[in-house]
Amino acid sequence: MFSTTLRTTLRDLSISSLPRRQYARDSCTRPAIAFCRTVKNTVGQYRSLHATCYMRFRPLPQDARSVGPGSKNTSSLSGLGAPVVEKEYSARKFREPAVALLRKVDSQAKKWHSSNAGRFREKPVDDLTNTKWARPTERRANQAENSRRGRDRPPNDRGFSKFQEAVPIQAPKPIKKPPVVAKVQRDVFIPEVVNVTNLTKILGVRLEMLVRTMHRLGMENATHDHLLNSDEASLIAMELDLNPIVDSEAAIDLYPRILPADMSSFPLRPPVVTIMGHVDHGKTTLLDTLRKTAVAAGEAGGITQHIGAFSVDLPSGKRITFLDTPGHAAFSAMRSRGANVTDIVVLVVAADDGVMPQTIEAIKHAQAANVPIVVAINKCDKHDADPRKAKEGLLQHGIQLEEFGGETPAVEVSGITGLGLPELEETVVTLAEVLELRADKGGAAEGVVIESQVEKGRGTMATVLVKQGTLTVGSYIVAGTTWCKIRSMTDDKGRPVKEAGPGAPVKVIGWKEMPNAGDEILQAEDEALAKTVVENRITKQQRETQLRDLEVINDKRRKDKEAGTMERAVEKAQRKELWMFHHGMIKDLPDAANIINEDDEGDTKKAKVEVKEFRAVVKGDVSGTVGTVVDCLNGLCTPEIKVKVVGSGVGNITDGDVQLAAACEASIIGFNVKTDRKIQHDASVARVPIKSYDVIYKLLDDIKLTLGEMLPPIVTTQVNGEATVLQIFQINTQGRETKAVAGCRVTNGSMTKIGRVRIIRDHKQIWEGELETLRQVKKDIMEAKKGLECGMSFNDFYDFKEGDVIQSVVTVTTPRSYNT
Ligand SMILES: Nc1nc2c(ncn2[C@@H]2O[C@H](COP(=O)(O)OP(=O)(O)OP(=O)(O)O)[C@@H](O)[C@H]2O)c(=O)[nH]1
Repeated sequence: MFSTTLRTTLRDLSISSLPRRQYARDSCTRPAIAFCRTVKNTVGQYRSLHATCYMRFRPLPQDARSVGPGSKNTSSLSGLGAPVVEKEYSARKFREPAVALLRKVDSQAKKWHSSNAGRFREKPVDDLTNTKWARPTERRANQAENSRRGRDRPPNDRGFSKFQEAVPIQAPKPIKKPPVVAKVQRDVFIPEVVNVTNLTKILGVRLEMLVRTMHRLGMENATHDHLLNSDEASLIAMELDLNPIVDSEAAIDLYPRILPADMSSFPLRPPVVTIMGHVDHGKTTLLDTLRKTAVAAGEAGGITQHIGAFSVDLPSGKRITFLDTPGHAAFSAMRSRGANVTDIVVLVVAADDGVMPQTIEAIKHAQAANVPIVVAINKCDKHDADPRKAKEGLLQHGIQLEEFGGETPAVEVSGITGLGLPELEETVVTLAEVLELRADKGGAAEGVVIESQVEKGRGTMATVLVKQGTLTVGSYIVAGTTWCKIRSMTDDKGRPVKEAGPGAPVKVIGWKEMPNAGDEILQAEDEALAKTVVENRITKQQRETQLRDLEVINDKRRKDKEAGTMERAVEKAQRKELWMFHHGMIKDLPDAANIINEDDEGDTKKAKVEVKEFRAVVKGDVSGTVGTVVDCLNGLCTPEIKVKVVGSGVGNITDGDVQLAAACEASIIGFNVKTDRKIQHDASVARVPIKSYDVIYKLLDDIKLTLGEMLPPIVTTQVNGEATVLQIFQINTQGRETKAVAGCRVTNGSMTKIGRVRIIRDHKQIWEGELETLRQVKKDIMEAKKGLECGMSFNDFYDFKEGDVIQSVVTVTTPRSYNT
């Protein structure tokens, strides 16, 4: 099936892993066409690669001879139909893209082979060795013979070989075209010069992928700081199926500096520490006690501000920055936004409680982020404290403590009494020294937004943790899609500061819009640059949103089209059945539903599963918590319930929030925010539930309860009693008519007059309804217990027989609880 040329080419290039097995000729026409198409596409790709390579690599006269006309490579590739230019370039640079291309052919061939192997009859292996490929002369002879017999094939313009034997030609089966879905290619703006790391950000791909692509294109130097010109960057973008647009203006953006591998010449910076652990194990108390030491060490009368991060100065002169957002949600929210700010995790484990589920969760988070852990065995002042048990529990979950020969330090502390806190701080500092956390104090400042909020009278402010460089009042910084000329800065003790170096948390005022927690902060040279960067980012975001919408629209159209085709097929089948019925060809008209095959029925049933939607407007005190609450709510979605956040923001609940929630039939979820009386009144008039929380676990538990209530209850039928019909009696009624009554004995449980009964015959239910009478001898009774003989008659049902089983049933409705 592969042309001899292709086979030769692959052999020349040492690619020998092509599927060698052949298929029976009569069943291979369609797969062969499909495969030819794949090869043709790949050759098309080769052509563009070739053209670009030709432009890119300058012809080298001394190498020209090595890939001259008629050489193995050029003749092989010209066999593929690729235009080989005779004055070629460096053999090495040419050969690598060619090898990569042919590898692609190889892998596609294998893929094609594996997906079709089961569908087509294979020739026995023995036959393969005997299969001969027709030489051109033989092929021409075959064609002549076929044409003489009047079964000539259409001329083969693809240049692929044929089998030696002539075979009867079958009418080609119509090839069903796959639905045409417009492929959306993303535009990317390429600057004149860009380094590898920044190109990953522009193209939105991971570094490994970019490096692989560069190697595939024969670009050997793919180090993170290697500079590429716009041509090279465009070539890479095209290889990644993107649409490169070289536009220096549109490509203007800010990027973090590329740090050298050897940082030893830079000064040490304070470590950034996050406290994690199980609920109630004392994280907040520990942070509060640490913060008090920070205040005590600061100026007299200093007030610790809640700014999301604070520094503790140790007597040794060292400093630690604690992130004041204890908990896994905040940690992973930061990470999911690409801000890996934490250097060390302090894992708090209560000595009286030991390792609990969220302790294990914290361990997993820290390990996933590759952040070292310091264990703080807390509440050691308590009489029932058992630090040893806690440590053994940690060992079971892969935390190798130093005292058991591992590498993780553990300190016994008490958040209440302050016991062991200096040791904990020293341990953190020692670990930081081992980690050699250094930063460059000079150059443009870089950092991350820890949280942001609007403060009355002061406007929008953000807590920023500086990572590199030094932030100064009056400088311009960009975060996400907003910028700021720093009007003023205050440290964690509320003192105004003029500059902040690496590891320092500061509150920055002067933002145009509120930045989001986790946004990267980069300093711009001037206002014009900051504005351009922000404008470019907004345009890029809008374009990406449009593309996403386009994809959704395309997808919907394709699905609608498929659904339309399906409906039309069913209609056609129904019309055909009707016609056959009218012409006496079939006796009964089948049920329309039967025309749909089983698979389709399954789909219909699946589609009928009603998905409920819980909508929410989230308001929080700081952007960090809003982000966390939104992430947590989104994580509650199940196949039956969708949680949709229709709006979110920082600040108290406003009239606008109530209106939005009313319009979307949503609930308002407030976290650490206030709701004034008027808003509460408006919300109750508009029937908008407002739920306020200050603990994330309570919020989640409560929302889970609400979601559980939205689920349809489980309805089950419970059998309370069983009786067997022993004899049928005919009794006279008042109107002198006779009526059949079942004489029964209760064999299980009890039969009640009120409620439903069903009659079972030969293990099948034949009737379900209500009892008309339940009597013992002549007395009406309400209940007949096990062993009792009684007479029963049923509402409008007389077709019972001796031996029938009568069951007394009740329907039990059990409310559902939320379960992921
Ligand atoms: N005896 C004693 N009690 C402590 C200690 N640390 C915390 N507690 C108590 O433990 C309870 C929970 O402490 P928190 O600091 O709120 O615990 P947490 O881990 O922050 O809890 P969440 O914020 O709900 O996750 C409080 O009643 C504290 O007073 C300690 O070292 N010794």
